[in-house]
Amino acid sequence: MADNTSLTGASLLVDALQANGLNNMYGVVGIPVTDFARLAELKGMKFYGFRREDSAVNAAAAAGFLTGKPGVALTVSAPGFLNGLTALAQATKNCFPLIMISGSSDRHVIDLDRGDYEGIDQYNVAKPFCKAAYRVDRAQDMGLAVARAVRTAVSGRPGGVYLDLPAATVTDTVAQKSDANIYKVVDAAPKQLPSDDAIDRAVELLKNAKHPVILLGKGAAYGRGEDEIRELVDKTKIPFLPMSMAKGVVPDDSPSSAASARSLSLGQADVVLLIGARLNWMLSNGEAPLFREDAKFIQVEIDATEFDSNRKIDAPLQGDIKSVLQKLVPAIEEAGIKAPQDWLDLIAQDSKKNNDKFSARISASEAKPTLGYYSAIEPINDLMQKHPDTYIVSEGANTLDIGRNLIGMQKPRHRLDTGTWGVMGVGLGYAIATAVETGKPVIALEGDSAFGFDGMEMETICRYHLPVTVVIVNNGGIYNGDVNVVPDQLGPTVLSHDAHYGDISKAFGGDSYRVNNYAEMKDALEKAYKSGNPTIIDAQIPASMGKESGHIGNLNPKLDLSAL
Ligand SMILES: Cc1ncc(Cc2csc(CCOP(=O)(O)OP(=O)(O)O)c2C)c(N)n1
Ligand SMILES: [Mg+2]
Repeated sequence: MADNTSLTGASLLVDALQANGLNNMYGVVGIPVTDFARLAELKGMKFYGFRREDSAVNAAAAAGFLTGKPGVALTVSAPGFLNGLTALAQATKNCFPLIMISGSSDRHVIDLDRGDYEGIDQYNVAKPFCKAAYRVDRAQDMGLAVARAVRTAVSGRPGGVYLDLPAATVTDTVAQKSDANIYKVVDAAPKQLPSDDAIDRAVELLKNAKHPVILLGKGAAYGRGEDEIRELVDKTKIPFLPMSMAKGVVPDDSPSSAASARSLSLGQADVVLLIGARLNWMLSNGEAPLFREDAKFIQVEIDATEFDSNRKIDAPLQGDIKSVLQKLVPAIEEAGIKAPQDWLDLIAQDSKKNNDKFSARISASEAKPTLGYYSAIEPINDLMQKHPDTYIVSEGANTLDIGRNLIGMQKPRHRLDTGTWGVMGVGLGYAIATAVETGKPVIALEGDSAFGFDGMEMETICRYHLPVTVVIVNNGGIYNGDVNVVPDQLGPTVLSHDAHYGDISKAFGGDSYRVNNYAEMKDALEKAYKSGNPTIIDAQIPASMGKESGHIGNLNPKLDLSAL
């Protein structure tokens, strides 16, 4: 490399990323970042080129969730930056750490609105949608810029950071490398421990609880609290419920799981221990009838402003999950706290009733000559029990909801899905990063509409020959494929039902299967898993299957269209 290149902003940016242990970059190149990406590869980084920026930034977000280090994404300016912005906002909402770097225009061109090629004020546009935005205008500031981006992304409540990289900075130089002051951030995410009083307050509440329950959020998975949480559950037998991306923090087949008795366990709980879970829309904002009006809440949360966001928190425990639990669990054990047996019996009874109903639904679906949601997805559950180190990514509505309940997870951070906002189009980007970061097989369980949001990334999966099996449950529509209100129009939710999505995989050298019943689905999944090849499995189900908005239809504003 020419000596002066090593003194450019571009080269110093790569040095600073590598100094902080960041070696993978997910992006879409073009003016003004193409040579920057080439330089990154020449200096030993791995660059993964995508077909669209939101998928690349989603991939970086997934990398952040899985590794605990910020994922790194790269986009071009203006339209590329804006395409990535949704994923940057989604990562911030999910509390996944990532750094999105976008090429941009020089300030003097933007500030005089002189009309640049792809020119917008990205630095200011990004601010409302991420944890912080920084702009680096001088090569000499590169060490500081990356240090701030790394620390901001992972400290406190993790999130997305935007790093604005003007074209001029890419080629700006320093006299010597030391001028850029490149260093590895010291203790980027410092431990935060709760006070002894806070611990005592929580223990006191649990001591007197008749119906305690533990609610695990994706923060418990990200915070790597599984050892402490498993010990807490094993020692106290307090029933737990995982939110979807917390599945596997404690194995779903644990006898203390109350997931099958969700309404009863939450609706009758008198003390709720929230670990890395926010009382937002996914938990009815903490309100009745999901929870008792008189329930008491203990909340383990790193961001103190989250407490009382929706209802009074009686015992706030501020700190990082692991540090809080390393103080809380021994104190609970010392107090000899155990869940009352009558409460456990009540939950076990309700779980058995619901599990029997669920099993009957699965068996009935498997026995049918055609495929349904249950018979299409149950083979994935079977495979997961045999190979628990496989990763699951999922999106859709009914496909997502049924899959969440049907697929048992044994390990933490092995399931990624649409997250807090329920965003479609995350699946393939998440699957790519999961395969890259872990080297393990990934099953992406997709609704047919969801797949359409980022289906072109199948080319990316094939190009890097990743062990990703995409199962598309095709009911020919958003939620279903046969509802339309005007006879001579297709209807807003209808998509192609007789579709051969598998041909998209074949187009790029991947494998494909089209299955119409349980046996064919089982067989295709086994073959795809064993092959390690990029694969699409088209799982055809009737267009009539699927409820509007899956399990969250209650959020739809209802109009009376019958009179029209
Ligand atoms: C970026 C974005 N745009 C639209 C939507 C709204 C939506 C929620 S779920 C969904 C797809 C449901 O159909 P699918 O076929 O995937 O699954 P199934 O129920 O089994 O038929 C859409 C379009 C969201 N959440 N995000
Ligand atoms: Mg569908």
